[in-house]
Amino acid sequence: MADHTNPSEIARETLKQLIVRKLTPTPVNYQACYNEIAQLPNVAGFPEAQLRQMATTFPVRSPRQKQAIEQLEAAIGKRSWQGVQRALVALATVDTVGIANGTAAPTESANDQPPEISVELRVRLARLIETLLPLLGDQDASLSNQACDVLNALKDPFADQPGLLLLLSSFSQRASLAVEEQSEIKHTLLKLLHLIIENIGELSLDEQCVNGQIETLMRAVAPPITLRRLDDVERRLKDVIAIQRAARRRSLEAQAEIRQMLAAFINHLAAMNQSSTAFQTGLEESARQLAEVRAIEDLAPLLKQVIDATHAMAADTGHARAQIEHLQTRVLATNAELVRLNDDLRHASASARHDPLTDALNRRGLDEALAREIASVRRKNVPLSLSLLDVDNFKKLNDRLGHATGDEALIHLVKVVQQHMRPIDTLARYGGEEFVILMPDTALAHGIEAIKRLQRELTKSFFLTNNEKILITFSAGVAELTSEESGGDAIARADQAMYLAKRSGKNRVLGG
Ligand SMILES: Nc1nc2c(ncn2[C@@H]2O[C@H](COP(=O)(O)OP(=O)(O)OP(=O)(O)O)[C@@H](O)[C@H]2O)c(=O)[nH]1
Repeated sequence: MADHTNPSEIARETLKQLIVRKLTPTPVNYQACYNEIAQLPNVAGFPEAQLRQMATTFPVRSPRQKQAIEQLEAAIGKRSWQGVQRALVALATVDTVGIANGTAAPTESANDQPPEISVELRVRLARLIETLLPLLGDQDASLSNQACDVLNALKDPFADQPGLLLLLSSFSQRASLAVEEQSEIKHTLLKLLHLIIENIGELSLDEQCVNGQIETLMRAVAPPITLRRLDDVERRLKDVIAIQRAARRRSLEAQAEIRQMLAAFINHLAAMNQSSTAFQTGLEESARQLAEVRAIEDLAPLLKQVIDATHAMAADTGHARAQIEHLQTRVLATNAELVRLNDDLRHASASARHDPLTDALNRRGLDEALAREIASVRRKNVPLSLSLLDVDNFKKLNDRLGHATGDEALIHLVKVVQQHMRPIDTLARYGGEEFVILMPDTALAHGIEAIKRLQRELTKSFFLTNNEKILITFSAGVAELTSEESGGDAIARADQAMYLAKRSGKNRVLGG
């Protein structure tokens, strides 16, 4: 039996027991065995090495994070579990707390106190969480419960601070997972939207009418998605659905009409067949009777029978011909009706909110967008500038290169403008070679600067046709909407400024 008071005896016995029990000779196992043999309380050792190793794995992205890691290392050095806990809380909340109240992360030297969360910061955090919560979805009940706990703690002036920090840290982790999930949901919804749009195209009865719209829809739902673009997608979808509905109704009506006509035609054919068979049988019978006639007076009734049958046959044929003529007239009328409906559909498609040539908004689209923007900027009390652009010397370009090339030049211009506009700006075709750009949250000087920048971009992006580089320029006027005027009035001022820009040499931008 080992002497439990002699440390070297205990150490030898400890090594023996490690071998007997087939334990790995780690410091922890050795310590546990040693304590058992020495009959000391089996207190787990402070895992200093492991904690130091862990401390090296934290990323250091800011001075505050560095401070928190130093605080952790100091606590490990002092073998203080409480200190380690505080340092970990500081590390987990360093971004929210440190940045929000501008205080440095707590250090061991700051009396081991966690950062003070001011009342104002608590109120702001509570408001932020209340605002964010609906965005995180309502499927995760435990996230909502956690949010309630955090909100209660934030609103409770006597809530214990380290506890609050722990709550905040675990809520922020969970919330970031919920945000990831929401973004995944958004991504999947977009994929579904793509699928639905593709399907509308596949099922389309009138490809010509709908396919153009489908292509633009597909482009509109390509990332990055903004609220503005989703709004645009919604409008376009509504147009496509309206056109689809009309096309389907028209096609069903036409099908019913044609089915009816076919049935009537088959009935007539059957009737004609029947009467001609009866006529033929009658004739054969008359021929047989004729062969048996012996006296001339017997011929008269036979002749009458043949003449009556012939008259009946002729009447039947005449009647059938009249009915077929009537059917033919109806077929032609239905056909004309279909052509008219088709034209109506094309017109409906063209008169939607987008210009079919350039895909910019058309006048109707502009009116709606302008009303929306004006309401929005007045609500937010921010400026709205709008610009009227007119392509320079476009007639010459048309005359020299042809109208089709002129069309291509307009498409090119729109592409360049759309590439360089901010996503919140709106482009509309105002007339032939005139365009309007709406620039929300933009004062006049910035609006003029933005349009000048567009001009420079356009001079860098040549329009290529038949290997010839064509430089397209425009003159523009810019006006900032005043609090009293309507959108139309502001466009008129921009138009006036554009006119002056033309008069003063073209390829210029003037404020109105
Ligand atoms: N290719 C093409 N031409 C168009 C379209 N719409 C309007 N135009 C032409 O644009 C030309 C505009 O001519 P003008 O109003 O004289 O203007 P401009 O030649 O650009 O002269 P300035 O405005 O003074 O620089 C006309 O010839 C129109 O026929 C269109 O959709 N496609």
